[in-house]
Amino acid sequence: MVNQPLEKEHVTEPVKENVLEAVGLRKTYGEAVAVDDVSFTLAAGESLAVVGESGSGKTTVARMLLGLEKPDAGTLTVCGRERPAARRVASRERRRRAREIQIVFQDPYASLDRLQKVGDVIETALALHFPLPAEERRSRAAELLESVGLAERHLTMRPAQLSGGQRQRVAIARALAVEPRVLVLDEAVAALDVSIQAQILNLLADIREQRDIAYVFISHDLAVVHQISDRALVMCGGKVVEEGPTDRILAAPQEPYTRQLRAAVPGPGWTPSRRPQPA
Ligand SMILES: Nc1ncnc2c1ncn2[C@@H]1O[C@H](COP(=O)(O)OP(=O)(O)OP(=O)(O)O)[C@@H](O)[C@H]1O
Repeated sequence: MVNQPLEKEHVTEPVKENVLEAVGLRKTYGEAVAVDDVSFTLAAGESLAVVGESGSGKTTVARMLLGLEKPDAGTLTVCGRERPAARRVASRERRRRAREIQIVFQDPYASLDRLQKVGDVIETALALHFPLPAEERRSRAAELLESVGLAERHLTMRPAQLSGGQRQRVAIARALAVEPRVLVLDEAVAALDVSIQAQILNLLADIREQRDIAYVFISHDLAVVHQISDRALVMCGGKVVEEGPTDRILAAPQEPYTRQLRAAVPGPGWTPSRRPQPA
């Protein structure tokens, strides 16, 4: 029997698997409900924004994704495996989880060891996860720095010798060293000047084009979110109040709270413009 070639119109895009599935996440601190019944999925290579004002629960969601907080209720499935809510996790399992999700914080100065040279920051991350000969590890560190727009000469510098934008590039390189499927960016450009913000957002878009990596991009700023995400969740008081394509949320916000956030975006005459995103 001769195999018939598939007709072109029958060829469909492969469905990307979900790298994150959160169902009914809840976190309380005493009487205060920080996160209430939050559910979402993130497909491989997708960029999802979590947007809301200060105190809306965004960071608590991030901390639960990273396993830094234990949800009071709900389930979290990462790369197809449900994360048990156990408090104590063996170091081997912690390393495996770290290769699934990494985070970049708002303030790289706080998250980088001030005494450690940039090259050692990256090499330490590599050494923890990959058994490489020292020479290969050094050249991998140099390649990673190059991939975030830094040069070999930065390898021997310490965080204090770098600008805020350069430090954030180091934090991104350290996260990428582990080759995670998901990168959580928690207000990762909020502390930077607008022009540096744009550079880092472009860098993040380039990285997503080049690697099979998905983003959870947490921000209070809808204008920033629009440049980096395909889809957005809007959080208020720990709950998701609106969800949809970022373009739609900006052009036609449905909820009064989202309209209020939208009103803070530059205007009048401001029109959304963005780099094309990878499919
Ligand atoms: N460790 C904690 N102990 C007590 N309350 C907390 C704790 N962490 C967060 N909260 C409370 O939970 C709510 C959500 O906080 P969360 O930090 O997640 O919000 P956010 O949207 O990330 O805000 P921000 O951008 O200011 O961090 C807030 O009311 C906060 O005060």
